[in-house]
Amino acid sequence: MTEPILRVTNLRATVAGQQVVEDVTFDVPATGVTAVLGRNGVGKTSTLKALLGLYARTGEVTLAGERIDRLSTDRIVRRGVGYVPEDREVFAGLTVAENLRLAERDAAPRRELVADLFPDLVRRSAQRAGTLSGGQQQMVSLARALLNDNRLLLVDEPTKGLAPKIVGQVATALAEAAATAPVLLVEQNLEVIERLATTVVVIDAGRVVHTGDAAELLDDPDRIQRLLGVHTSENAA
Ligand SMILES: Nc1ncnc2c1ncn2[C@@H]1O[C@H](COP(=O)(O)OP(=O)(O)OP(=O)(O)O)[C@@H](O)[C@H]1O
Repeated sequence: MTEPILRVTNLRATVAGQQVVEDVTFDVPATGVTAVLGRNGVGKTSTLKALLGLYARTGEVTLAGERIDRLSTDRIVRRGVGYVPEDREVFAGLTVAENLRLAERDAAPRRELVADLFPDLVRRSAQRAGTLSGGQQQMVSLARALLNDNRLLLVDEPTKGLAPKIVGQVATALAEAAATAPVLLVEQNLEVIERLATTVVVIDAGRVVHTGDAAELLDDPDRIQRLLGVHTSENAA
């Protein structure tokens, strides 16, 4: 088995004086999508931010075998960790083209790849990002990360608040993103997880309470109910 791209061991992080990541240990395989699941407020977003060094943290984190837990955020990003934050966070007053240009980190940004993946954004390059739909803004956010050659992509709740049809489009874009780099995806939508994820990590109260094969978890409604508090029949709509 190949070495995991990311290895997280006993990660703890404090946010506003509160311990929100208590003890998080998991691996992200070198290919595919690893989904982070859990009820609201259990520390999924904080885990991603702690990995990026945006929150004070302790524990051991290795990226392709090298320690990154003592590095500053800019160094972690320059080692090839892309981040697509929750709530999209586009520059609303700037055009699509300007949003993309500002995200170019590498000497040779992958403009052609991004143009191929997101033809709609090419058509809308002169449109102000704040006037795009939620789904289109999510595409801008993903496109910004994909312009650079990532060793790992961290993507936080990309389908949150989107209409079902748009969720499908975002999932397609994510599948294409996952073909370029392994993805660590925080996601609540079980259909998206079923479509994309190979591995799952379930967090509860700042701790990992389950890791394993995504299909295996999705085949076990009782366990989903116990871990996530959701009935799969309700999610199958
Ligand atoms: N800046 C902050 N100040 C105070 N508390 C915070 C801050 N950021 C997060 N928290 C708290 O830390 C806990 C974990 O939040 P986090 O956003 O990581 O959870 P989450 O699992 O991503 O939740 P959700 O699924 O609702 O986005 C929550 O109780 C939250 O209220």
